[in-house]
Amino acid sequence: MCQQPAIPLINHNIVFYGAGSMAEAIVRGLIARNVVESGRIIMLNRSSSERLAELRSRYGVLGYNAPESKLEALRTAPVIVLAMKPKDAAEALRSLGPLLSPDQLVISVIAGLTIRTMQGLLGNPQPVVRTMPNTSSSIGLGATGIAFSKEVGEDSRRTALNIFEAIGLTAVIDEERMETLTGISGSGPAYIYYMMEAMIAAGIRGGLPLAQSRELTVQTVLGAARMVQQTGEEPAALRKKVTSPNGSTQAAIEVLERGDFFETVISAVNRCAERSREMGSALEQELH
Ligand SMILES: NC(=O)C1=CN([C@@H]2O[C@H](COP(=O)(O)OP(=O)(O)OC[C@H]3O[C@@H](n4cnc5c(N)ncnc54)[C@H](OP(=O)(O)O)[C@@H]3O)[C@@H](O)[C@H]2O)C=CC1
Ligand SMILES: O=C(O)[C@@H]1CCC=N1
Repeated sequence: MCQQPAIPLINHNIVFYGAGSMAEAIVRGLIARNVVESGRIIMLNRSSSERLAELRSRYGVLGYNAPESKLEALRTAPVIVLAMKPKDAAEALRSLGPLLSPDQLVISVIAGLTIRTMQGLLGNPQPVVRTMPNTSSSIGLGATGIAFSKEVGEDSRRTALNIFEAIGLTAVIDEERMETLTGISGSGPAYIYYMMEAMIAAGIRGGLPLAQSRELTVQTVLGAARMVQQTGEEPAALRKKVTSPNGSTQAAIEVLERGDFFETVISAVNRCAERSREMGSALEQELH
């Protein structure tokens, strides 16, 4: 794993095929860190002109949904990032395949979509990269799992790594581990937000003003993550330091234990991985 090395400037066009939350998070991160000039980023979607106008004005990127401009962008871009929902991916990949030349690199952020299915739907052994980023990429604190197809050459490998290293931590992994990684870091921000929602609500119910409850919760989550990162201590050891024998934290942890908190979180991660596999299987069916 590595975190934010020296930033190389990517000096070729990158097309984002799909212009939703995840595409925006990556683009925002890339632009904020000056990795790519905004004029080299082309965002395509299916139909929403308002969304493209918003992205153009927010980031100075190019955005098209007129069929001819989309085809031209897809035919010529050295790098295409697939960022539509899984349900829209099969149709998009089938029509994309015939447009591509063998040296164009296709990077997917789509949950569940395997390298084999991607290449099958494209109809050729295109160099493809399967990734699983998360939305924290938008502030340079993403965590992205990356797996390469065997057709990806050294330069393309470097290009893909440059993109994701610029917006956070990267982990190159065996493709078989991608679903587990999705359960931890791809979907993980949502679990932490859910915990924060509950903490904020508890503060309000206990009489704290919303703003204070929110601020205290945010600082607590931020501080806890930083403590693990900066001290190098294990979360369990740090938890012990907060938990006085028979004190208030112990009383709280006992309530979490009664709710089977630890195993519930593990079950949630496992179900997320399983759901990713289900979505991948549904896409694989499209090959037949
Ligand atoms: N959100 C997250 O936290 C994460 C998401 N992902 C993955 O990212 C992908 C996108 O998710 P997210 O950004 O949340 O989804 P959104 O719904 O926010 O965005 C989907 C985008 O895809 C576009 N689109 C749909 N069909 C086509 C098509 N045929 N051609 C071109 N564009 C198309 C939509 O355009 P229009 O609006 O015009 O229909 C829209 O811009 C998913 O596959 C998800 O698994 C991965 C990691 C984290
Ligand atoms: O919920 C989803 O399917 C996507 C994948 C990871 C995060 N969001």
